[in-house]
Amino acid sequence: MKTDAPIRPQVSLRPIRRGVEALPLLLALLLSALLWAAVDIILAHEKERELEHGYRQLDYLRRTFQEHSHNTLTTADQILRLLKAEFEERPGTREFSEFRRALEHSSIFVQLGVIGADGELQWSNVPFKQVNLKDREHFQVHVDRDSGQVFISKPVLGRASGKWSIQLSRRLNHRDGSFAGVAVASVDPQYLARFYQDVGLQAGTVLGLIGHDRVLRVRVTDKETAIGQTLSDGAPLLRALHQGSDGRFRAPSSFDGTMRLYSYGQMPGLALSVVAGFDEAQVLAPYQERARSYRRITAASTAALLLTGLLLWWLLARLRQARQEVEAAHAVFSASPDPMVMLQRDPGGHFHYRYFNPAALTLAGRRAEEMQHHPLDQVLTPEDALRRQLMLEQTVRSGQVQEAEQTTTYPSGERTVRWTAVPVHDGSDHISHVALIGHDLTQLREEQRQLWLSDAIVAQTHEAVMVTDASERIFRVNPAFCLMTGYAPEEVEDHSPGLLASGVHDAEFYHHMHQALQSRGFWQGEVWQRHKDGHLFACLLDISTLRDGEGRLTHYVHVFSDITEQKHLAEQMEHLAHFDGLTQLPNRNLFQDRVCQALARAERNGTGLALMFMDLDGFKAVNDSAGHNTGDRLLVEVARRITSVLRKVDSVSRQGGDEFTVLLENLNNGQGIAETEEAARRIIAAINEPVLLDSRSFRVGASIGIAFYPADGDNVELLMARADAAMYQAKARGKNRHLCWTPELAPGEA
Ligand SMILES: Nc1nc2c(ncn2[C@@H]2O[C@H](COP(=O)(O)OP(=O)(O)OP(=O)(O)O)[C@@H](O)[C@H]2O)c(=O)[nH]1
Repeated sequence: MKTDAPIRPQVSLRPIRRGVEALPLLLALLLSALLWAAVDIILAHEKERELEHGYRQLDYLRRTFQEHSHNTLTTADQILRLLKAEFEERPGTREFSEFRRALEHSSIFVQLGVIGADGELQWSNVPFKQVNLKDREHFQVHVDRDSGQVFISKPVLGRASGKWSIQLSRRLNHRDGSFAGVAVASVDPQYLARFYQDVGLQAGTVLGLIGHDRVLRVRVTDKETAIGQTLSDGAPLLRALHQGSDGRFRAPSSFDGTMRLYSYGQMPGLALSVVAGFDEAQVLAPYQERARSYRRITAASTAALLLTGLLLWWLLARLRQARQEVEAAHAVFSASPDPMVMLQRDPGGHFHYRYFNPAALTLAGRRAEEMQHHPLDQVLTPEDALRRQLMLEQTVRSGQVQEAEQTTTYPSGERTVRWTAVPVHDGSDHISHVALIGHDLTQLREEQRQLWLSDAIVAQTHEAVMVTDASERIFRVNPAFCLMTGYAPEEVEDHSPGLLASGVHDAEFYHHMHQALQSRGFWQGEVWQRHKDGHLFACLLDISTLRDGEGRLTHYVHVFSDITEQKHLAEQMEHLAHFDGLTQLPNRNLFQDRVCQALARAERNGTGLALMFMDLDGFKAVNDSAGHNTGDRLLVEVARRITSVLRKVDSVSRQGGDEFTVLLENLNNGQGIAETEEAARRIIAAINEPVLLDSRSFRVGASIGIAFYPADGDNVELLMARADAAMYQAKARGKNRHLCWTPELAPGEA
């Protein structure tokens, strides 16, 4: 069945391109990388902000410390200036009691004193022992010249006070400007630090006051206060001071190795700089905390993204695999020679064609648009649609696979199809579709019908049928075979046909039979077979070979009929045609054949032969007196007697009625006549003997005419005619005698 439009698959699938499934993962990786980059940028910015914030606080602290230190030191210097003024305005004064009183409760000053030009401590606000300070730097710097500047010394351990102090000193002059000594104020460096220690510095914070001589006047941390430490040449602070009077830098501490942020600045008017430092780790601690949070969140987001990517990858891979499986199933669906249909069930319980393969369209003889979404009764006849509906309903009701063979009328004709209905669930218990898979049995059923017919014919036929396989083992026989051979099917199955061999035919016979089968594919002939009970019977046997589609010989089919009866009948007919039914002697025809053959032989061999024509004398009287049957019996006896007195090689025949003929062969030319006449006499004598029939004696005679070859003729007609003529002459001459033909008898031939 051809459809008008080309048949297209009812489901079309767009293939998923290879590698697409990796895209979500790649996207997730890219997003993760971008996220991390963004977080890094944000964190870097936050770090900058945090550092800037730290530096600002540091600047503030440094300026505060600087201000405090500067105030302290300038206060001390002012006291020194006052003392210097007092000393120089009132030379010789050795008591500065107002200074002593003023400084009585000062926590800044360790000591205020005046050192004479000889270096001896002349006055101090605190009790002191006589001590010479000539060697001290804060004394020495003023001896040679008056700089007019206050000198701030490195921290020294006071010889008088026994305390660490920084010496601020100014030169004292006589009125003439010559060196008169040095006013010195010892400031407690702890004073500079104490306030910050009392307030409490943040861990890791450092404050320092450093002279241009690289010596730290004081260094305060949250834990301790150090005095008099000297910075090494390569110290970062020195490098920074070298570059500018104030600024910021970041470096590991020369003392404890801690990485710090530093702010430094020059103390105005003093050869001192102030530095403040924060432990970078402390400054960045909030940032680090936030950074950890950000990174934790980013890591979690990355993990979520990657997991999502992996999940999508897995899902897409599964989808591709499922797609491939669907495509494979679809290829099978499309290429299947069996019709496949998916019917959708509507809420009303009616079924509509949803999907179908080309084979289904071919079967229905419809175009796709004539089936798609159409109900059953628009595609099938009402009766067929109803039967199909019932089958589908049964499938839905039972939830089980149903099978049914249905003969349906399609536009192309009736088709017998075995349908398998499979319920299809919609993901729940509800059966939304039913798949129908068909197998067209029309041809099979027709073949089965033909086979059944063939079987019936074979079973009914009167001819025996025997089928053997290629190895000539019997596997099928019909009832006629059993009847003909006496064997039951199970007695011959798996046996060789040789069990029917009669032994009549030699190996050559069977060899020719096989040759004919191999070359022509069939053989026909008469065969003698052996019945199960042992008797032989003749068959007309037809053997045909069967071959499969590839030409391989698969079977031999033997069909044979029992022709024993026919053979006997033919033999009888043959006999009747050539022999006399009463006496069983050859009849006229056979005798004439034999004479012809004998003439040919005689001619070849140069021998002679004699032909006798004999008619009984007085036979009619037997018939008349004793009846025809008795006459028959007498004729039989006469025939026996004639035969008995002749040689085996001589031929005797009955021509009909009471006429007989005799053929004598191989006669010597010299003695042929005598031999023949002697034979004629023996015949007559034998016939003359009385015949006892039913207790009655009968006597008949015989008149015999003889013709010789080659003397009297060279053909059967002539010889017969002349022998007959001689026989008539013998009758005429008194009967019961023989007479040879002579030319004188010729006029009688006419
Ligand atoms: N019983 C019997 N008689 C036959 C048969 N055929 C012919 N006859 C009879 O044989 C007889 C032959 O006749 P004839 O030859 O004239 O009788 P015949 O008595 O021998 O006479 P002649 O030949 O003159 O001696 C006839 O009576 C035929 O009816 C036969 O098959 N059986």
